[in-house]
Amino acid sequence: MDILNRYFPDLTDQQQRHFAQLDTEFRGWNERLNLVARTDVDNLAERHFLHSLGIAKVVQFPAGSSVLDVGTGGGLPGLPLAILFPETKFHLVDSIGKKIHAVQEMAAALGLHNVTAEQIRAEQLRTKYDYVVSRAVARLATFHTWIAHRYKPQGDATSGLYYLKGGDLTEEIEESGLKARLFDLSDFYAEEFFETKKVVFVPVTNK
Ligand SMILES: C[S@@+](CC[C@H](N)C(=O)[O-])C[C@H]1O[C@@H](n2cnc3c(N)ncnc32)[C@H](O)[C@@H]1O
Repeated sequence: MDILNRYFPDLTDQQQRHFAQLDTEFRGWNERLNLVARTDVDNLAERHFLHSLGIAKVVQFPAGSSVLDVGTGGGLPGLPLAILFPETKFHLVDSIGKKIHAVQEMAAALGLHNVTAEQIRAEQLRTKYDYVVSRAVARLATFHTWIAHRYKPQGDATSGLYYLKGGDLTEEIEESGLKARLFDLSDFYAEEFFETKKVVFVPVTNK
């Protein structure tokens, strides 16, 4: 967990406890469900928790705001972000029920009162949110059609989609026709893993 403290030095005792608990819980569920590649589990804090928190290097979710995590799988990036922003409401969705069950159990074990998790396809959601986050779900063009109408009308300049992606995204962004801003995680994190990793920000107002 040292790596989390290094990049997020202001974590409270409770947040540090939550990350340690999440580490234990996640490993347990991963044995059963393969939530992330087995080979990655040794680097859970770096490749999954710190990666998820990359979004917090580019946006601060205000208290009382609401965030949708689409295709959350085993709760990434939603659970680490919910620990970091305890005053923000997170709704984590995935089409696969057993993953959502694991997320519900993990959130309950940690006592995260700002997390709800639901088995539902993104296309079927009707609620509105201030922000959408995601990692590794679908190409931007497809993904954006699922969530384009999921935003509350009163958003500000920071409202929109924060999508964790890797590699060369030029073609993918061009294909989507969206105005996107890219943030390099290597500007924040020194580890080699983050060399090609980015946060793609697509603002709500995208005309
Ligand atoms: C590669 S996994 C990524 C999981 C997690 N975000 C992570 O980074 O570890 C993609 C997830 O997206 C979910 N998914 C794909 N299409 C979806 C849709 N239309 N609605 C909801 N979930 C979807 C899948 O069930 C799967 O759990």
